[in-house]
Amino acid sequence: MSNILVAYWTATGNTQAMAVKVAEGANADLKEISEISPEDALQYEKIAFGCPAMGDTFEEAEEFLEWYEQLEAGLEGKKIAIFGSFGWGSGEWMEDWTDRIGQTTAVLFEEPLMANEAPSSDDEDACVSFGQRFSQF
Ligand SMILES: Cc1cc2nc3c(=O)[nH]c(=O)nc-3n(C[C@H](O)[C@H](O)[C@H](O)COP(=O)(O)O)c2cc1C
Repeated sequence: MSNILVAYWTATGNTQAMAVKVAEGANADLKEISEISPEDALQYEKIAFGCPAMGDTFEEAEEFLEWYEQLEAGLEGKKIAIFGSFGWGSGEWMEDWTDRIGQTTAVLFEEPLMANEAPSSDDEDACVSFGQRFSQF
Protein backbone atom coordinates (compact mmCIF):
# COMPACT_ATOMS: atom_id res chain seq x y z
CA MET A 1 0.00 0.00 0.00
CA SER A 2 1.25 3.45 -0.93
CA ASN A 3 1.00 6.39 1.50
CA ILE A 4 -0.59 8.37 -1.35
CA LEU A 5 -4.14 7.91 -2.60
CA VAL A 6 -5.65 9.11 -5.88
CA ALA A 7 -9.44 9.14 -5.40
CA TYR A 8 -11.69 10.22 -8.25
CA TRP A 9 -15.20 10.36 -9.60
CA THR A 10 -15.94 10.48 -13.32
CA ALA A 11 -19.09 10.72 -15.43
CA THR A 12 -17.66 9.79 -18.84
CA GLY A 13 -14.09 8.62 -18.15
CA ASN A 14 -12.02 11.76 -18.76
CA THR A 15 -11.12 12.42 -15.13
CA GLN A 16 -10.50 8.70 -14.72
CA ALA A 17 -7.94 8.87 -17.54
CA MET A 18 -6.24 11.74 -15.70
CA ALA A 19 -6.36 9.84 -12.40
CA VAL A 20 -4.62 6.81 -13.91
CA LYS A 21 -1.73 9.03 -15.00
CA VAL A 22 -1.54 11.03 -11.76
CA ALA A 23 -1.41 7.75 -9.82
CA GLU A 24 1.27 6.42 -12.15
CA GLY A 25 3.43 9.51 -11.51
CA ALA A 26 2.85 9.49 -7.77
CA ASN A 27 3.16 5.72 -7.39
CA ALA A 28 -0.16 6.01 -5.58
CA ASP A 29 -3.08 3.72 -4.87
CA LEU A 30 -5.90 4.48 -7.32
CA LYS A 31 -9.56 4.25 -6.29
CA GLU A 32 -12.85 5.36 -7.75
CA ILE A 33 -14.78 6.82 -4.81
CA SER A 34 -17.24 3.91 -4.71
CA GLU A 35 -14.25 1.62 -4.04
CA ILE A 36 -13.07 3.32 -0.86
CA SER A 37 -14.82 4.68 2.20
CA PRO A 38 -14.09 8.23 3.35
CA GLU A 39 -12.68 6.74 6.58
CA ASP A 40 -10.24 4.52 4.70
CA ALA A 41 -9.23 7.38 2.40
CA LEU A 42 -8.23 9.43 5.44
CA GLN A 43 -5.71 6.76 6.44
CA TYR A 44 -3.46 7.98 3.61
CA GLU A 45 -0.83 10.61 4.26
CA LYS A 46 -1.58 12.49 1.02
CA ILE A 47 -4.63 12.43 -1.22
CA ALA A 48 -5.08 13.67 -4.81
CA PHE A 49 -8.78 14.15 -5.60
CA GLY A 50 -10.16 14.06 -9.14
CA CYS A 51 -13.57 15.48 -10.02
CA PRO A 52 -14.86 16.90 -13.33
CA ALA A 53 -16.87 20.09 -13.84
CA MET A 54 -20.57 19.35 -13.54
CA GLY A 55 -21.53 23.02 -13.34
CA ASP A 56 -19.99 26.38 -12.51
CA THR A 57 -19.73 25.39 -8.87
CA PHE A 58 -17.90 22.44 -7.39
CA GLU A 59 -21.04 21.49 -5.45
CA GLU A 60 -22.85 20.53 -8.65
CA ALA A 61 -20.78 17.34 -8.87
CA GLU A 62 -23.23 15.83 -6.40
CA GLU A 63 -22.04 12.22 -6.47
CA PHE A 64 -18.50 13.28 -5.63
CA LEU A 65 -19.63 15.90 -3.11
CA GLU A 66 -21.63 13.39 -1.10
CA TRP A 67 -18.48 11.29 -0.57
CA TYR A 68 -16.11 14.24 -0.19
CA GLU A 69 -18.19 15.97 2.47
CA GLN A 70 -17.83 12.91 4.68
CA LEU A 71 -14.05 13.26 4.84
CA GLU A 72 -13.65 17.02 4.45
CA ALA A 73 -13.41 17.72 8.18
CA GLY A 74 -10.68 15.07 8.45
CA LEU A 75 -8.44 16.79 5.91
CA GLU A 76 -7.01 19.11 8.56
CA GLY A 77 -3.31 19.56 7.95
CA LYS A 78 -3.29 16.89 5.25
CA LYS A 79 -1.47 17.42 1.94
CA ILE A 80 -3.96 17.29 -0.90
CA ALA A 81 -4.02 17.91 -4.65
CA ILE A 82 -7.02 18.41 -6.93
CA PHE A 83 -7.52 17.79 -10.62
CA GLY A 84 -10.27 17.15 -13.14
CA SER A 85 -11.63 17.48 -16.64
CA PHE A 86 -13.94 20.22 -17.91
CA GLY A 87 -15.79 21.04 -21.09
CA TRP A 88 -15.78 24.79 -21.55
CA GLY A 89 -15.07 28.10 -19.86
CA SER A 90 -12.12 28.76 -17.60
CA GLY A 91 -12.51 26.19 -14.87
CA GLU A 92 -14.89 28.00 -12.53
CA TRP A 93 -15.61 24.80 -10.59
CA MET A 94 -11.91 24.43 -9.78
CA GLU A 95 -11.73 28.01 -8.48
CA ASP A 96 -14.77 27.24 -6.37
CA TRP A 97 -13.21 24.01 -5.04
CA THR A 98 -9.90 25.82 -4.35
CA ASP A 99 -11.74 28.50 -2.38
CA ARG A 100 -13.54 25.81 -0.41
CA ILE A 101 -10.21 24.18 0.48
CA GLY A 102 -8.86 27.62 1.40
CA GLN A 103 -11.42 27.76 4.20
CA THR A 104 -9.88 24.64 5.76
CA THR A 105 -6.42 23.82 7.08
CA ALA A 106 -5.72 21.25 4.36
CA VAL A 107 -2.46 21.99 2.53
CA LEU A 108 -3.19 22.35 -1.17
CA PHE A 109 -0.48 21.30 -3.62
CA GLU A 110 0.26 23.71 -6.50
CA GLU A 111 -2.42 25.00 -8.83
CA PRO A 112 -5.15 22.45 -9.65
CA LEU A 113 -4.55 20.42 -12.80
CA MET A 114 -7.23 20.56 -15.50
CA ALA A 115 -7.74 18.94 -18.89
CA ASN A 116 -10.27 19.94 -21.52
CA GLU A 117 -12.48 16.86 -22.15
CA ALA A 118 -10.38 13.72 -22.80
CA PRO A 119 -6.74 14.32 -21.80
CA SER A 120 -4.38 14.74 -24.78
CA SER A 121 -0.99 13.03 -24.69
CA ASP A 122 0.46 16.34 -23.43
CA ASP A 123 -2.20 16.43 -20.71
CA GLU A 124 -1.32 12.85 -19.78
CA ASP A 125 2.35 13.80 -19.47
CA ALA A 126 1.32 16.75 -17.30
CA CYS A 127 -0.69 14.37 -15.10
CA VAL A 128 2.29 12.04 -14.62
CA SER A 129 4.52 14.99 -13.78
CA PHE A 130 1.89 16.45 -11.41
CA GLY A 131 1.78 13.09 -9.62
CA GLN A 132 5.57 12.88 -9.41
CA ARG A 133 5.83 16.35 -7.88
CA PHE A 134 2.95 15.63 -5.49
CA SER A 135 4.76 12.53 -4.25
CA GLN A 136 7.71 14.76 -3.28
CA PHE A 137 5.54 17.50 -1.77
C1 LIG B 1 -24.34 17.40 -16.39
C2 LIG B 1 -23.07 17.99 -16.91
C3 LIG B 1 -22.74 19.30 -16.57
C4 LIG B 1 -21.55 19.87 -17.03
N1 LIG B 1 -21.26 21.15 -16.68
C5 LIG B 1 -20.07 21.70 -17.07
C6 LIG B 1 -19.70 23.02 -16.67
O1 LIG B 1 -20.45 23.73 -16.00
N2 LIG B 1 -18.50 23.50 -17.07
C7 LIG B 1 -17.66 22.78 -17.85
O2 LIG B 1 -16.57 23.25 -18.17
N3 LIG B 1 -17.98 21.51 -18.25
C8 LIG B 1 -19.16 20.95 -17.87
N4 LIG B 1 -19.49 19.70 -18.27
C9 LIG B 1 -18.56 18.97 -19.16
C10 LIG B 1 -17.69 17.99 -18.40
O3 LIG B 1 -17.01 18.61 -17.33
C11 LIG B 1 -16.65 17.40 -19.36
O4 LIG B 1 -17.30 16.68 -20.39
C12 LIG B 1 -15.66 16.50 -18.66
O5 LIG B 1 -14.69 16.08 -19.59
C13 LIG B 1 -16.34 15.29 -18.04
O6 LIG B 1 -15.36 14.59 -17.32
P1 LIG B 1 -15.56 13.06 -16.94
O7 LIG B 1 -15.43 12.28 -18.23
O8 LIG B 1 -14.47 12.77 -15.98
O9 LIG B 1 -16.90 12.93 -16.34
C14 LIG B 1 -20.68 19.11 -17.85
C15 LIG B 1 -21.01 17.81 -18.20
C16 LIG B 1 -22.18 17.25 -17.74
C17 LIG B 1 -22.52 15.83 -18.11
